Amino acid sequence: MELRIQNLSKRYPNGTQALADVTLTVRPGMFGLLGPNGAGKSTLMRTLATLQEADSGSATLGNIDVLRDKDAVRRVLGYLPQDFGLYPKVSAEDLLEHLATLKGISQAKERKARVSALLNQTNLYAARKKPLGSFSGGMRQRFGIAQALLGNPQLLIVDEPTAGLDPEERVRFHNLLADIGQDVIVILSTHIVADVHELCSQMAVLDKGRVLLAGEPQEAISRLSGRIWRRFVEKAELADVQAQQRVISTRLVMGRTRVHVYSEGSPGAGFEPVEPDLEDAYFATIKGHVQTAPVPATPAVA
Ligand SMILES: Nc1ncnc2c1ncn2[C@@H]1O[C@H](COP(=O)(O)OP(=O)(O)OP(=O)(O)O)[C@@H](O)[C@H]1O
Repeated sequence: MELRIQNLSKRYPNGTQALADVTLTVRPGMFGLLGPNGAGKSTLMRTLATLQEADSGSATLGNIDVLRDKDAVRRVLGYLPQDFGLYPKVSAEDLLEHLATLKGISQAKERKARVSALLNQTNLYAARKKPLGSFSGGMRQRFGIAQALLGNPQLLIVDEPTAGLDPEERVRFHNLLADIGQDVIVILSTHIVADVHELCSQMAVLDKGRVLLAGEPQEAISRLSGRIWRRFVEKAELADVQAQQRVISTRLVMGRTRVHVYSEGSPGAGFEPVEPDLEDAYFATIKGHVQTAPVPATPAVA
């Protein structure tokens, strides 16, 4: 099953163009949707999750028309929204049981087995009787995945799930996502490049509603080979370097300012070549230093 998004556009009533002609093909596996705040990621996720309307364009999941046949989408969808609310006094087990009933798992025995399996999978079994209000950020997000997996989804959408998690919880959350079946399409929306680097075999970069890059992370990195240069600069020099070079990122490393520059040849004295990574690819794309046409849409087959 493939998710095909074609020419999807959305403008909010206040004039913000949140999605502008978005075309993407998403295959089973982990797909990273990267973009800065306001890029349109949540708008795209909410549209695919049938929670809001697009103005134009189309999206199909296998042979389901995502924009029109919302009930069919909901039967195969798991969704962890950005602002995932919980009932603080209810236990994890009770809420999952309740949600399982709503999902139509009406046999008590089957429901119990499913809930237990999910609590185990998300490492929450020991905490199953505790009120959700007492959960840490990481436990909440893992619970969010448990509820999203209840109906055995074919399409799992997780919107900025690792924001605010501590490093250990992030790793645990990543491992959980990485274990989800190979046949499921998992879309991970995030502004954290490392999330995509660690998990995703496919990705897209979205900015101001437009797809700037789509494909395999490794391809995006390889395209920059030989073109990323590094130099440590004094604070006083930074403005000059920024004026003269195509700076893609500046970062403090142990108190010194490290600059990464995009250049087809050596940018000059003091610069040394570095192996590009996904962060370079992301920032070079966002800053417009590399023009990489999005993967062309495959014509839809009727
Ligand atoms: N209901 C709304 N009405 C008007 N503008 C909106 C609405 N929702 C989002 N926007 C605007 O649309 C743009 C895209 O927002 P969206 O939330 O989809 O981006 P995002 O990439 O998810 O960003 P974030 O990481 O901040 O959630 C932003 O400029 C945002 O301010």
